Amino acid sequence: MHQMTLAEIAKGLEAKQFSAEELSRALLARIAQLDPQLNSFITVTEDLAIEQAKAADARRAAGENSPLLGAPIAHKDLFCTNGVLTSCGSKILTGFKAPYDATVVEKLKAAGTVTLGKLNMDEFAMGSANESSHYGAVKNPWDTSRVPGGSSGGSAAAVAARLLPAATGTDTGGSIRQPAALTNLTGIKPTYGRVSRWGMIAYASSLDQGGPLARTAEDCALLLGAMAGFDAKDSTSVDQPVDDYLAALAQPLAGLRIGLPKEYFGAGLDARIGEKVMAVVEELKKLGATVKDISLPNMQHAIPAYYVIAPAEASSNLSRFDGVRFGYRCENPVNLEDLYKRSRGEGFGAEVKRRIMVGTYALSAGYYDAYYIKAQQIRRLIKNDFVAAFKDVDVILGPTTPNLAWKLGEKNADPVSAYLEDIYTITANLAGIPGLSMPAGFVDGLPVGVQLLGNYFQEGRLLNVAHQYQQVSDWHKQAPTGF
Ligand SMILES: NC(=O)C[C@H](N)C(=O)O
Repeated sequence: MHQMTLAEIAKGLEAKQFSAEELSRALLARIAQLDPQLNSFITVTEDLAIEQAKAADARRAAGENSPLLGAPIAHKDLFCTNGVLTSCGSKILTGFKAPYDATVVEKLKAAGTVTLGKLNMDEFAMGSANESSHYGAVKNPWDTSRVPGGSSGGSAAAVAARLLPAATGTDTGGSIRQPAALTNLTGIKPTYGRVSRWGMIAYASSLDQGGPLARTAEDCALLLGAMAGFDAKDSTSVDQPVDDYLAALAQPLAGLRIGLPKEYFGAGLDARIGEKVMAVVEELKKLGATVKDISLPNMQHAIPAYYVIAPAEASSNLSRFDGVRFGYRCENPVNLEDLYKRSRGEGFGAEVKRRIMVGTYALSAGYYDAYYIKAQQIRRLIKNDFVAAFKDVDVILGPTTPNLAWKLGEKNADPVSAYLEDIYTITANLAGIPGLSMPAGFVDGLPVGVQLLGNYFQEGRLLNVAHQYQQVSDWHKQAPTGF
């Protein structure tokens, strides 16, 4: 049962081959048996899952038949879930049970999904390896001595290991696409504003977007359709109808114009990854696509700009964690200042502190113009590059990551080397455009991801290209040995 995709589960439930309760119990047993090897869950919500599964079965028995009714999923642990621990991978949220559901959680609940639990992640989504979690590192099921990517590393590892068919994630600089690439999954970061951020614990508010990770583009389409939409509670949510992503999947690729940015295939890219990516391009040509070489000249400035803007926003967002209202509080504070200092000092991990300090510095008087304003100007240039490119092409294609999954601990001494892993993904967040990663094969037994970038609100087109590729390839069907 655990090999089934969401689309297959929907058919099985409809045909009464099994019930949602049976399926959830089977997956919960698998999580109990296998997750100790991966550490992908922070909380398993067994009772809630059984209760929701029974309710889904009752709705089906009463004649309801929507595709996600009874579908088991889990949420990255930064989506607030009513009455369930929401940790954001941090000690500072010790014991925090959100008093409400995030909009994404609420929408997926209403669609009838069953929540199996909350998934491990880099602390406050800061990382590309899922090693900064207070709850311990997550391991990659393709090689448990390696990282699964981050920050949605728990989501990626759990779905790749067939502990569940799909999960939610968030992407500020690549946190859906990069772990999807390193674990052989399909994941999509929607256009900024497409998915509500309400109830998502904020990291960098102008960049954060929620989205799905699954094993197929079809399953991503199913989930994204349920997650997306205008939300009056998020002032950056865009009031525009949600496309029918499932209907978009079937469109033939004849006439599709693909842009290959030269900057995505230059220095720093593992040549073996480049070859896999070009093999995908050849397949897409056979399906009728045409290819054009393009340039995104400002990409080289993306990492410095991102690592000013994201920490700047984080330093402001994270000021709310003060030991007073919720989460961790230091013992026996002598006065208010001591309470703040020690609660934050003891509650935040090293990477989070590093970014709060970088962000605070970049925003301080005298430095604001030199760093923050400059970074925002670069952001505009990056956006302009994409706007110009999309005049001539429908999608931009390249590798998702420059390297394969690395060994646990390998990049810990040098944070910048981990930041560089985001080189191909962060431009989409800075510009606000959608991006998708899908499986493109294996090098030395480790998954390779190919990234598709689209113009604003072109999620349907990205899912369409990925789905059509998945009809003529079977990389996405490969499962890691032992899972
Ligand atoms: N949150 C993300 O999208 C991941 C990115 N590597 C970061 O640390 O900011």
